[in-house]
Amino acid sequence: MREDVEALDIRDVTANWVNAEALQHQIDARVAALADLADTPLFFGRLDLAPDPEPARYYIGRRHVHDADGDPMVIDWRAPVSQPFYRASGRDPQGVELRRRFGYTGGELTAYEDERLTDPEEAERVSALLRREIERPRVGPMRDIVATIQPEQDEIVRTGVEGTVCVQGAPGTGKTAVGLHRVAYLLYAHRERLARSGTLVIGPNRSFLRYIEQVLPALGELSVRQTTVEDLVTADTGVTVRGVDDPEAARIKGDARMAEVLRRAVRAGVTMPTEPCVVVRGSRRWRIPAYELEEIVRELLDRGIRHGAAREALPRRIAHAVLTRMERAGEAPDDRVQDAVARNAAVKAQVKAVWPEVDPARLVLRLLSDADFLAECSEGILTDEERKAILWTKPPRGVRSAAWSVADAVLVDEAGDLVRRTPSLGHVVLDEAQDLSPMQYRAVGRRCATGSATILGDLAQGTTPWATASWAEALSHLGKPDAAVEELTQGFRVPREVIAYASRLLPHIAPGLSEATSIRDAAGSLRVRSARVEELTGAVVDACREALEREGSIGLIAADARVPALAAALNAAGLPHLAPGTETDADARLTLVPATLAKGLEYDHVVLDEPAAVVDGEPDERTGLRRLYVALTRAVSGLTVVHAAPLPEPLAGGA
Ligand SMILES: Nc1ncnc2c1ncn2[C@@H]1O[C@H](COP(=O)(O)OP(=O)(O)OP(=O)(O)O)[C@@H](O)[C@H]1O
Repeated sequence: MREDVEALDIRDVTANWVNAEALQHQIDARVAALADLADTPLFFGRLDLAPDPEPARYYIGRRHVHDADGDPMVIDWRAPVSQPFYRASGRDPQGVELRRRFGYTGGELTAYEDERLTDPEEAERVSALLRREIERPRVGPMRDIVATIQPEQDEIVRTGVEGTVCVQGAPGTGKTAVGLHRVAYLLYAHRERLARSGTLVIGPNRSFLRYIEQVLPALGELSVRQTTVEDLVTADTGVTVRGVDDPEAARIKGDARMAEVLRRAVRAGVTMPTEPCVVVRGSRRWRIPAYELEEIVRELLDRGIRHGAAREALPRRIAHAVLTRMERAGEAPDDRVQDAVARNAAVKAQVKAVWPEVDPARLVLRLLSDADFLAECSEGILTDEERKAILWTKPPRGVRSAAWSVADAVLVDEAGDLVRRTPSLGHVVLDEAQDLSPMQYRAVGRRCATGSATILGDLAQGTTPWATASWAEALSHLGKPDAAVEELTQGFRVPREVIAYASRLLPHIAPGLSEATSIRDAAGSLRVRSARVEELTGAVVDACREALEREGSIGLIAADARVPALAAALNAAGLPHLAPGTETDADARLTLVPATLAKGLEYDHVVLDEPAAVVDGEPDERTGLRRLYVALTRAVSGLTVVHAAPLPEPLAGGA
């Protein structure tokens, strides 16, 4: 197939240079999409269908492959024909007689596994190939799971493009994997529509994005933008983030009430006309009295259209009032006259006076530095203390020199949307959604206002002061209150013993949530070691050295404040280590991970340094325990906890 595309001769079919460039671009993209991936075989499954009336056999793979005659040899996993590969079961065979899974080792076919779905003798069991896949040592970035998507995951992946789904899932239940595969599925099922409107994946930070960035390209999808909320709003507002808010200020700035404060601030610029508007045309003067102008302005305000759109409509409305007078005086003005009147200097001056342009960044700057203006806009919404908490103590001189925080950038983004509608994409995937503030949900919601979204998260892993308390609340801020909330509980990452240990924190951090199960056979290894304070760092280095004797990646997770000391100790011990987001490989397998960056990542073996320090690194205990829960649930095969301070209460004893 690739050779066919490469051999295309376009000289005869392109009319001109631009044409040829465009076509060549498409050809190059097609060749890139057809590239062979190292160690990735073309198919991973086979379906033998019962005669209906003829029997049929399909091979299922990552992409469609046809032979020289154009007849399909491998069916894309996303095609409707492939669905039974993921969904059929003994109870509901969906026409499938035999399902075969192929197992590969480094690109080489080494195993296969058959299920006879219509054979009543055959008992349902967990696939050994699935087991092998999830117990495989992890190195390098995240991989796709197309060969082993589970039925409950598949239902989410194949939800229609119109539907917004919210997935609550314990650590390692495959939320990220499901979100990425859903994008791939939607791009397949609605390629043209989504190519026009665009798709976006939002993750918590750049190291996480680097970890997941290979998944979609491996599925042949090269066009999906992946970003963070921070990068999204700074790119769209032009604001550079240089400052950090204290938690209280950030919480208030992220509160949904700020949307109303901003709405008032934008409106505050609109003033009622006090002077008539006098338009001179030829020998005649047309006078629109102030009260009539006021009616026009009020009508525009009441219609609730965006500030910018209303500002564009206002001159035409005034012109219309002038034209009505001309007609009454017996003239017959046409559209051109209306255009000319709308551009008349007197009309322009009126518009400038009553409906001034709003620069979103300047507006927010004023709001956060002018106490009177803030008081006026937040009257009855914020308390005096809240106002004090968000006002800049030293007002910046201008938009460029201001030390904008992330929360500020989100406010500027909201203000921007009040002035001009933010374009909506076709589909947005939001991962680790539990950490967003209401204002951040609104920012994401704007970007899928006419599209749909996949919202993924775990309430127990919420580690921001404004972390969401319920999905219903989050979805209402997103503007998708009717979205279905699904729960995934089957865990694919964390071994049984480790998840049981981490889950002791659940009653303290998210009482209503159910513990993840682990579908792995191996119980995993959990070790808890205590050391004297002066020996802690040495004991941690020893634990890393031991872990390095085993296969796979190693993550040393520690409170952010402990990272420099540990880095120095690892260097002194001659253990090379990476920062999170740098790709691990067979030679560089140890990553030193600050606890605040651990979310969403996974390592074969995790060494956790001083849990009490991880908890103390957060402003309050609940957040601290949640951070600890995240750190405890990163391990694929084993976890070693090393501590000098007493363990946090729920973990103490019995391990
Ligand atoms: N059906 C599956 N087959 C094989 N592996 C799977 C499957 N589902 C998930 N996994 C693997 O399990 C691990 C955890 O998945 P993922 O990171 O998507 O979980 P998560 O729910 O997002 O976790 P967290 O809450 O910690 O971010 C990944 O290595 C993923 O590839």
